[in-house]
Amino acid sequence: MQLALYRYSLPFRQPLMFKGQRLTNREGLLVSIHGQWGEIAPLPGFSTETLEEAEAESLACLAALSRGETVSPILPSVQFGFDCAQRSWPSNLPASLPPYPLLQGAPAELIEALGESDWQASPPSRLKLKVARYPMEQELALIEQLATRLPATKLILDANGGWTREEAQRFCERLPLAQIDYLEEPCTAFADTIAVAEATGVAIALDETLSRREEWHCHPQLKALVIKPTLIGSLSACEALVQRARASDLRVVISSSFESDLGLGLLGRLASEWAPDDPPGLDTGHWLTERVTTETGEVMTENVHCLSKMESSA
Ligand SMILES: O=C(O)CCC(=O)c1ccccc1C(=O)O
Ligand SMILES: [Mg+2]
Repeated sequence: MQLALYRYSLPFRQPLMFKGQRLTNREGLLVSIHGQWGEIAPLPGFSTETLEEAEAESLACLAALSRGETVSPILPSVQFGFDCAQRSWPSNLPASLPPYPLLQGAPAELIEALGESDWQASPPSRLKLKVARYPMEQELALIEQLATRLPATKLILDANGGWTREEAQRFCERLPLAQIDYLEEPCTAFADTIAVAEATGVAIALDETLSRREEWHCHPQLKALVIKPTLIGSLSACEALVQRARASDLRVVISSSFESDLGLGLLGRLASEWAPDDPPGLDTGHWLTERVTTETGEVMTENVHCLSKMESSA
């Protein structure tokens, strides 16, 4: 039985900013355990561990597996990778719903791109837009354009905790609320996010609050949990969130952290299992210009760098 760890580096179509860090390439690890794969790709700015730390823990876990031991990694990205590579996946999963499109970039450029897109002919049911990045007037103008040109599309907004309570309130007071599906993480503190919801009527979703494992409670305006398995870690912790969402009548949106095509495939399968009725937040693959798998899902080992390969006694 074979155990292996690979490293990849895939160029972004254009450099992307992650919490003030500019990245030109997405770097991560692929783990193979007896022919089944997992991906370990901490995201700078969002993960608390570095790729080097994840690599060291992954190598130690593989060595333990080769001695026939069971492993329980600590780092979230490593937990996700090892859990995927050791999971008994359901065999008859339906295909996941297509992800909703993700818009990222300067408002003026996005307004221009909107004119050239074929969205008016076939509008998506949902569309996500990053906010709290450019001047508020510009972002509100873009939202106004999207809302009038795509009246049948619900907008998902994501502020990544970028506003104070007052800023978020000023922004939300001017939103076309009937067309806003929900706003992810307006403020860093959960109490501020709830206060903004109550003051303005906006529906909200939690994302970083969940991966930081902060306390939260249900509220009539809390509508969805955005679950990023690479950041949350173990699949059982993700499943616990899915259960809590179901018990509280919250939607579940499985979301990526800019994983490779292999990781996005795994996340798509989890989405079809855990959130069969909600389009996932997995529209990040088009930012990468290269792949690690073929169209049929085989890993192209020539596109990745082998760090370790071992036989297991078990
Ligand atoms: O959730 C999605 O639709 C796509 C993924 C996404 O937006 C994202 C990707 C990497 C880091 C943070 C985020 C985010 O939701 O803020
Ligand atoms: Mg988010």
